[in-house]
Amino acid sequence: MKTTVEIKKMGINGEGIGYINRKVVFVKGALLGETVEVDAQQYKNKNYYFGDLIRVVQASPMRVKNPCRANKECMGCNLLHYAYPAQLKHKKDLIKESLKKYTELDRSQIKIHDIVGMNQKKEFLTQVNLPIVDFKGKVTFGIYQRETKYLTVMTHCLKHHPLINQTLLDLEEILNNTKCKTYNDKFRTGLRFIKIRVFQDKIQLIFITGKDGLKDEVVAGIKKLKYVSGLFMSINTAKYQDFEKQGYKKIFGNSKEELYVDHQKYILSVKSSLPDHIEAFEVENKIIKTMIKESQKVISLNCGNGILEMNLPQEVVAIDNKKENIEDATYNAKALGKDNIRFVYGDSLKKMVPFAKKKDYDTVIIRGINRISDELKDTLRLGKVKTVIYVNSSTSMLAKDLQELSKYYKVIEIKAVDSHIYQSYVTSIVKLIKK
Ligand SMILES: C[S@@+](CC[C@H](N)C(=O)[O-])C[C@H]1O[C@@H](n2cnc3c(N)ncnc32)[C@H](O)[C@@H]1O
Repeated sequence: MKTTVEIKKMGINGEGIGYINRKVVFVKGALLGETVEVDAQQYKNKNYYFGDLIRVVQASPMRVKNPCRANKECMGCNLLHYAYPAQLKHKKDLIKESLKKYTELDRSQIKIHDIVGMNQKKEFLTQVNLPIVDFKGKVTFGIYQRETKYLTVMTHCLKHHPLINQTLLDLEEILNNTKCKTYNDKFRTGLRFIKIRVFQDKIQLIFITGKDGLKDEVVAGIKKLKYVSGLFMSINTAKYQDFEKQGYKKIFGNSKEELYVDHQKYILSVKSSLPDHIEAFEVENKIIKTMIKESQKVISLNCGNGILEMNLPQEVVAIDNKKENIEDATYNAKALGKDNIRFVYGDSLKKMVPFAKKKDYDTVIIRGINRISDELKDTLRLGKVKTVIYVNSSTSMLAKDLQELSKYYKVIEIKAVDSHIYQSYVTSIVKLIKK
C-alpha cells in the first residue's frame, strides 16, 4: 500500500516511526519530523507495518547528504543521513526511552547528561576483522549482511583508518596476482579471515587460513609494503570462529607494538585488546575517573589492556580472563611505575568475590559485558561495594540491568559517549550508589 506518513519519533535502530490508521509503521531512512511517501506492508499476525521509503516529501532540516560510498549496500551505519547534533540528541532520547520502557525508575531523579560527541568522525577505526571472500571472481574482503547472503566489500569504509583501506586494496592485489583462493570448507584449504590493526603509521596483519597456510609469494608481496610492521598467521580449520584461542605464528616483524593513549606510550602484544576508537576510549576513561573520586579501593572487571586502571590514583585490583591482556597490563604498569594496581588473570566474577567482601573495596567498575548475571547481582548485593560504575553500549540492555540493580542501588547519573558513530548504540557510563 502506497501512502504518506509523518515521522513522529525515531526507533531504536535509527528508523523513523509514524502511524497508518493508528498502527505503527517503521520506515528505514526516514527522520524525525519528515513527511515521507512509503510502500507499507503489514506482515501476517503483526500489528504494525514496515514502510519502504519511496520519497521524502518534506525533509528534516537535519537531513544531510550521506557521506559514505558504501553505505547503500553495507547498512552497517543507520544514521549517516542525520546531522551530527541530531544523532547525539537521538542517542540521548534512546537512553531516556529505554529507561521509560524497561524500568520503573523515577527519571527526574537521574541526571542524564548530553552525549559527548567525537571530534574524529571519520577514519578513526583502528582495527578490522574481515572474512576473505570471492566477489565477481576476485578475492577481496567483505561482510555478509545480517539475515541475508548479501555481501559488502569493505575496502572503502569511511570509518576505517586510511591505512586499513590502503592495506585492503594492496592485499587484494597481492592475493589476486598470486592466485590465492578463499577458504573451501570441504577441502579445508584457502584463506579465511584477515585481522588488521593500526599502531600510529604501522599495520599489524594476521591471516587465519586453511591447512595450506600462506604462500611464499604472498609473504614476499606483503614484505614490500613498508607500512606493515608485523605479519602473523594461524591455521584454523575448525567450525568455531574464536580464532584467538589458537596461537598466532609470527612470520616476520615486531611481536609488540606501541599504542599511544593520552600521549602515554603502552606496549601491546598481538593478542592484547586494542580500543576501536582511541578518542572515545580516552573520553570514557576520563568520565569513569571523575566518577570515582571518593573511593578507597577499586575492583575493575573485564579490564582489557588495563589502560584505564593504570591511570586511576586509587588502589585497584583489575581482572581479565585473557592472559595476554594481563601480561601486557602488568608489564606496562611496571614500566610506568604504577604500584597501586594489581592485575589478576581469571574469571572476573570468581576473582572479585574475596575483594567484594572487604569493606575497603568500595567501588566496582563493570565493563565489557552484555548483561549483568545473577551471580554478579548477588555478589554486589551481599558484598560491601558502595559505588558501581556500569558501562554498557546497548540502551535496552543497560535499562534492564538498571531496573535490577536499582533494588539495591540508586542510579545517580548517566554520562554517555558517542563511541559508535553513525550507529544506534551509545556507550553509557552509569554511577550507582548503594541504598
Ligand atoms: C570489550 S573488552 C573491554 C575491555 C576494556 N574494559 C575496555 O573498555 O577497553 C571485554 C574484555 O572483557 C574480558 N572478559 C570477557 N569475559 C570475561 C570474564 N568472564 N572474566 C574476565 N574477563 C572477561 C575480555 O578478555 C576483554 O578483555
